[in-house]
Amino acid sequence: MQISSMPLGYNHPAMLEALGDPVNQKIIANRPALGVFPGKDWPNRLKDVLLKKEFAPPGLSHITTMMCGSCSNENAFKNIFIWYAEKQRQRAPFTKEEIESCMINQIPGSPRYSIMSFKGSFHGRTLGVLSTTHSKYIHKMDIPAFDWPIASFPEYKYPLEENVRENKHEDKRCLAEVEELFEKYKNEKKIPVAGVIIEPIQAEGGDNHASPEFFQELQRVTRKHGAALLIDEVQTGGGPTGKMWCHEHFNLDTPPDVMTFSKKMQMGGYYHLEDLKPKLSYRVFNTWMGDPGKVILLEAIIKTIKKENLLDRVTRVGDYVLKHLMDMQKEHSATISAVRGRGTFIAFNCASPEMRDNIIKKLATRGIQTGGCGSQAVRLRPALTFTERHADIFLDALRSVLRK
Ligand SMILES: Cc1ncc(COP(=O)(O)O)c(CNc2csc(C(=O)O)c2)c1O
Repeated sequence: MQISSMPLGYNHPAMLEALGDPVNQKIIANRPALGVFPGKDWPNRLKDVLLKKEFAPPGLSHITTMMCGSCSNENAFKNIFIWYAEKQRQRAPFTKEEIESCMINQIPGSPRYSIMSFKGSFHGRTLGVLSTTHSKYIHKMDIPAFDWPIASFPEYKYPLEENVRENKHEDKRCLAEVEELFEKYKNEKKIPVAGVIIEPIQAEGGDNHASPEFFQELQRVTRKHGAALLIDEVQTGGGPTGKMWCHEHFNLDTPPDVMTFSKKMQMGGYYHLEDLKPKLSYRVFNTWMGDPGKVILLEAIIKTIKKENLLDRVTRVGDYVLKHLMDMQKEHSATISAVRGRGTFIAFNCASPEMRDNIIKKLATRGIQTGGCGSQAVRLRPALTFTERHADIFLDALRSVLRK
């Protein structure tokens, strides 16, 4: 639903009621330049809504608000580069050479640092993050890119329970590649890796999952090499996997250094450790730096998630859909395979890209909106309010399409 950005469906009463409040109307009508004129209430709004303990990603107590997913990742990269440079500088002041060289995009002021990403990832289409996006060539063609390291994301065999050994081996293969790239970019290429960006489930790239163990070990390797771990929850965040944040399923040793969000949150931004906050102001800045009007909508969303127990519903309805899709997979094994998902963040593969496109088209003629991702996956991105009744409508339509 709207590329996974509609948490409560259309015209939810809680959202419309919030917009009807005259106090909120004035907030929406008078959008501030938050970086310089935040208004006295803004810190409390952040504390009461975005940093609320039961909602914020565990262990991340700082936040920088933005506008969309791309600009959140772009600016999170800047936090990471500034953090990394400050570590090298060991609190020394900027040198004259750094100041003069950065003005003409040269080292040492413009350092040759890099961000490691993964094949199949999607982190946005703006210039910096586009060097960490690797899902479709058409996103990248004709645009200059940084020579930054790109590791393999695990490619699992399904069903998972019948391929435990192979998939564990795949985790190890990919983690070994990450280690090699850290060394190569530091010692050979002289473009040290300052950060690693990864989606908890690669969405645009094909709903590619990796094990909690993979993410736990990735965090250890990243820390060992003195880099920051950025988990991109733009598409997985806000509840569709049954937890507010997908990485909560991974029981990481410690919180990620940075976690970006957007879509269902109605605004962009990133939570981060205090260490990742630049020491000087104005280093990560733009006119708006977020939008108090969107926090009004988000507040209504959070209240509704709590009041209607929507995370439990997502888990319950997601399990219901997965069970029925697994049954369908047995009956139509020549057509669909690799049924997978967390909560209602669900996907399955089709035998070919053409078949996938055909199934999406036929579902659409039955009033069912699904999406394609990767080369031959169909993905579901329903609102958090999705119930078994809605699921039955989808499942009946898919059964009739598969029987044709
Ligand atoms: C994991 C992840 N990270 C960052 C982004 C970029 O967010 P926006 O800039 O589009 O708000 C996205 C955006 N998702 C997206 C779906 S279709 C699409 C496109 O540009 O075609 C973009 C994302 O899924």
